[in-house]
This record gives sequence, C-alpha cells and structure tokens, in this order.
Amino acid sequence: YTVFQAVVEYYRMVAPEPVDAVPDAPYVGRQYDFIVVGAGSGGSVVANRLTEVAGWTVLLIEAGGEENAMTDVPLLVSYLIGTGYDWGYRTEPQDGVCGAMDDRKCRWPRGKVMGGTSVLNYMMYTRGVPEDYDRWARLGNVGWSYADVLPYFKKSEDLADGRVAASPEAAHLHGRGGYLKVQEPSWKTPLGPAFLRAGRELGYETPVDYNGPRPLGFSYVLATTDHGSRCSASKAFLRPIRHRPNLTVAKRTTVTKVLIEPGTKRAYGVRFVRNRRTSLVYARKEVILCAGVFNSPQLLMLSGVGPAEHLANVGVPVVSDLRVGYNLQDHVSMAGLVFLVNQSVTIVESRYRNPRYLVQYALAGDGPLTVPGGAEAVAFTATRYATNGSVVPDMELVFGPGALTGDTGGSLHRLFGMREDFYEQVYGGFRGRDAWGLVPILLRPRSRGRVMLRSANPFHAPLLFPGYLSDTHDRDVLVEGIKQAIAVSKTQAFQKYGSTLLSVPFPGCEHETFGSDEYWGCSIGQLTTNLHHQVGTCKMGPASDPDAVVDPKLRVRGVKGLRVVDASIMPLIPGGHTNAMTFMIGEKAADMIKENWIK
Ligand SMILES: Cc1cc2nc3c(=O)[nH]c(=O)nc-3n(C[C@H](O)[C@H](O)[C@H](O)COP(=O)(O)OP(=O)(O)OC[C@H]3O[C@@H](n4cnc5c(N)ncnc54)[C@H](O)[C@@H]3O)c2cc1C
Repeated sequence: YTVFQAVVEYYRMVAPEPVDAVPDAPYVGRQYDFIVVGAGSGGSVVANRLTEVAGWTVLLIEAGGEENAMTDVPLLVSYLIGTGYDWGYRTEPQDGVCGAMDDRKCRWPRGKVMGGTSVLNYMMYTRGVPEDYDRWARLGNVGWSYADVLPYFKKSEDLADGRVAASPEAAHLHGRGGYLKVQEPSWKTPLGPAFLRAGRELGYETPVDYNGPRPLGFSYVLATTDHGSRCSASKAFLRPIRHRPNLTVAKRTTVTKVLIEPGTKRAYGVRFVRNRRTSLVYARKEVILCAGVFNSPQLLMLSGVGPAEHLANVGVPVVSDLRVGYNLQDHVSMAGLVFLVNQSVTIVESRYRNPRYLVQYALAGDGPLTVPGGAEAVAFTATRYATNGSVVPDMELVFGPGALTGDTGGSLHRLFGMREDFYEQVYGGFRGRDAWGLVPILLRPRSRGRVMLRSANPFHAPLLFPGYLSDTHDRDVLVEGIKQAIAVSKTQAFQKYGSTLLSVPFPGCEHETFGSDEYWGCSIGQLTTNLHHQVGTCKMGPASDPDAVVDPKLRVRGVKGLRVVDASIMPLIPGGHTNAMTFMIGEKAADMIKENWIK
C-alpha cells in the first residue's frame, strides 16, 4: 500500500454507508422469484428492471460492501486498485507477456463492491461500432444486431447538454432521462485542445461522436460522471430504487454454488456465505449470474457446468459439459509511452494534491480531480491492417495529460503491477517531470485466453491465462499503434510544448535498436498493459455453435432456470470500452426475462 491507499482502505472499513445507499437486508429470506448474483454493471440493471414488476421479488447478492466519497473521485482510480474494493486478481505467468510486472503476472483488478467494476473503472463511455453488433448477429445471435441493441444503449443513458448532445445525430444515437449519467468533463488541460489540433493536422475529423457510426477521429471523452463525480452502476440503477419493497439486497455475501437439480437439470437456488455462515436460498423462477467475466464462469464450473475433463480434474461432478472459461478476450495495450514537455501543463501527482483542487471538486464538480481515470481525450484510428478501415477502427489512442513520470506517489505504476526496479531504470530519472501519455489499444485482438478453476474451493481465486499476443498478428497491429502515437507527438500542436519521447530502453529490450519495429514489439512483451475489458468466458451463441455457453436469450445451455447477464456473454469483443455494453446487455436481458414470464 501507499499511504494514500491505506487511507482509502481505512475509510472503506469505517465510512458510514451513504445516506441514499440501498440498505443491506437484515436477513435473507427463504425464497424469491429471482436471485441475481453480483451487483456490478450487469446485475444492477437487471435488479432494477425486474423489480419494476411489482408482483416479483428479487434478491440481489453482492460479495462487497458500499462505495463512498473516495471511490467517487474520477482522478483517484489508481488508488482503489489493490484495496479491499478489488478482488486483487493476477494472471498466471505467460512467456513474452507482462515481463516488467511483479512475478511476470499481469494485474487484473475487478470490483468487489456495490456497483462492481464500474466503481474501479476509468468511466469512459464508449459503445463500439455498429459492425461489432452486426457481427454478433451474423454469428447466429438473433436479436443482437446494431439496430436491435441501439435502443437499449439509449434506454439507460442520460446524456448531459454539451457538444455531443448538440450534434444533429444526437437524438437518434443518445438517450436523455435514463438512469446512467453521461457527460463530457468540462475541465481540460491545455493539452486537451492540442490533442484535437494534432488530430486535425494528421487529417482526422475532430471532434467526432465516437459512439456513432463514424467513430474515426480525435475527440474529448464522454464519461459516466455526474457533475464531475463517478456515476457507478449502483449509483445509477440501485440507489434511486432503494425503496422498492420487492428488492432485497444482501451485501458482503458470497455465493459459492448454484443449486441444480440433477434429474431435471433445473437451477433452483444458490448456496452462500454471509457472516461466515453457509446457507441456502431458493429461486421460484430463475437464478441470474452477473458475477463478471471471471466469477460467472468460476461459479458455473463450481456448480458442475463446464468442460467435463477440467471439472473431473478438480473433482466437480459434471451437470452440463460446456466450454465455460474459454474465449477470453481483452484489449491489450502498451502504456509506457511518455512524452516530456517543457511547460507545466500536465497533471503531476504532487501538484494536484493541492487542497485548492479538492475544494474545486467538492464545491463545483470541476478541476483536475474530475478527469476520468486521467484520460482527457481519445482517438479511434485505423492501422494498415484494418480490414474495413474507413468505418471500423482497429486502434484506439487514449490521451492522458499525465504520465508515468508524474507518478510521484507510485499509484500508477503499481496499478499496472510494474516492478520497482523497472520503473526506476526507465522512468526514475525523470520523476516529477511534466509529461503526457498516449496509450495505443488493440481493438480487435485475435488472441484468446482462458479462465479455469484453481480448485473446487469457491474461495480460491480462479486461474487466469491472458493468452495475450499468442496470435502474432496482434503484436504487429499494436506496433503500428505505437508508431501512430509517436506521430501524434511530432505534430506542431505538440511540438509547441517541445514534446519529446522519453527514450530510455526498456530492460529486456536493449538488444533491439530503440524505436525499431522489433524494439516496440519487444516493449509490448515487457510493459503489457490493458484496459481491463475482459469479456467472452460464457460465450453467447446459437445451438449450432459448439463453443456457446449461453443461447441468444442468455440461458445456460442444458440447464433450466439459469442465465448469465454480464460482460462474459460477449462472443466477440467490440471496439470500445465494455461498461456501457454491459449495461446494454443488462437492459436487453431484463426485457427478455419479462417476455419469458409475463404472458
Ligand atoms: C481499472 C479498470 C478500468 C476500466 N475502465 C473502463 C472504462 O473507462 N470504460 C468502460 O466502459 N469500461 C471500463 N472498464 C471495464 C468495465 O468496468 C467492465 O467491463 C464492467 O464493469 C463489467 O461489468 P460486469 O457486470 O460484467 O462485472 P462487474 O461489474 O465486475 O460485476 C460483478 C459483481 O459480482 C460480484 N461477485 C463476483 N463473484 C461473486 C460471488 N461469488 N458472490 C457474490 N457476488 C459476487 C462482484 O463483487 C461484482 O460486484 C474498466 C475496468 C477496470 C478494472
């Protein structure tokens, strides 16, 4: 822990619950119509929409406790990682990946808190492109084309007035009055406009609405924030409905198994641990897993739904032999590019500790603390590998007006799990210097990873195999992204600030010529970073797809009364950050569940 993280952790334990939080149920009853496991991005939406039906009772079970004022501050994300808000997962070591990280393990945070990973995330609001969903539909997922899902993106959304809302296409693309607050943070460093000017110099459209059908271009970010503070899943979807009598929320309660009747193969409840006591609770209609991309497959496998051979190896009797845990996809990136500047125009950690900014944040919802996860602007681009590059970007460049050199408190490099000696050698000599960062992100990975059980003990973390770069094409595309980022730094817009690439070779890559494709290829294997967009481990697909875990109505194959509704159902990762997509999945699932039960 850093000192500040210790403060966050202490406050997590002692802070009173926010006054408008959904209360923790004093006890869990015997039976409910629906049991929803996990109050993250998917689960919060489902619990909200199902309790709209007054005659239904819903039990929402969440392993974590409440959020608080600390988790609300957009710039402070990196301090939350590694505290009790985070499940604290790390991957298994993989050759040629995460070489600069402690024990060669990539750090994969996940929210363990009401609101789930939407409480730890960087709050960027993106959806991917129409082609992403049309591809899902072409795989046989009836009902998931862009035309089908757009209304569900709009249903959740409450877009604040601003540049995007004023565009002529806004009414068609965006929602007003939904539960989820979306806005463009008003505070900008001088480098934000410079980034947009750089895009114009390079011939890109600026700004664009990257959530529309033509995302290519340079733009400011849209964020899931409300007056400058985080709008998490639970703040958006649960707090406003805390008085509904048919919603029961059990916090700090961990589900350890889905109960499935062996003869009929019907899910009829769950086993859970609360206050160290194990109990059962029964579902009249359905059990809905919203435990996220690692824990939903883990729970399925613990309950006998998964690859038969793997389950036999860990000693779990098989109920349904399905490819659970395969198809793990993520957007790999290389967050090590640092561009030094000759003016005090960036966010350097020691500077923003100034109490003046805290006051500005608290009173006006403005200032540097409102910059979502340190990201101010973004570009969606196409590399020479993009197949349909005029409308489908294969690269994203996330612009941060701060960088690893400004990380004087160490929270940023610890967020990546970077080794201290690596940090010292590459960045240590420039500590406290003004610099900006541009992170290239591979939007259409071909590589796949996998989630497996470590053991049959539900309290053992699952085994996570990233599989990053296992398809060499991914490395080639990401190298192009790195070169695009460097090209941005060479524009007049950034040369005005004397932007220079920090050129200390990464340990382990000194044998390559700095700046060559081979060097950048090597750098990706050392500083392998990601934006935590893992999806796909409970793949949705039609009956003809042997890899599908759930059908297009998100029902687990071979089991009755059981669905998965979270990021794990995505068959192919879209070209955008995954939070809004998960809300969309929750909205659509809730409608399908209603259609199923309300005749
Ligand atoms: C650091 C970081 C930054 C990110 N930045 C962005 C961003 O800027 N924009 C974006 O769009 N996306 C971002 N993402 C990704 C996005 O937040 C996730 O894809 C999304 O929140 C996933 O939602 P989910 O419902 O699938 O899972 P989660 O939100 O993780 O919800 C799962 C919930 O289930 C609970 N749970 C798990 N197991 C159990 C159990 N056994 N019993 C009871 N409860 C259980 C968990 O505690 C959790 O609350 C980021 C993610 C991270 C980690």
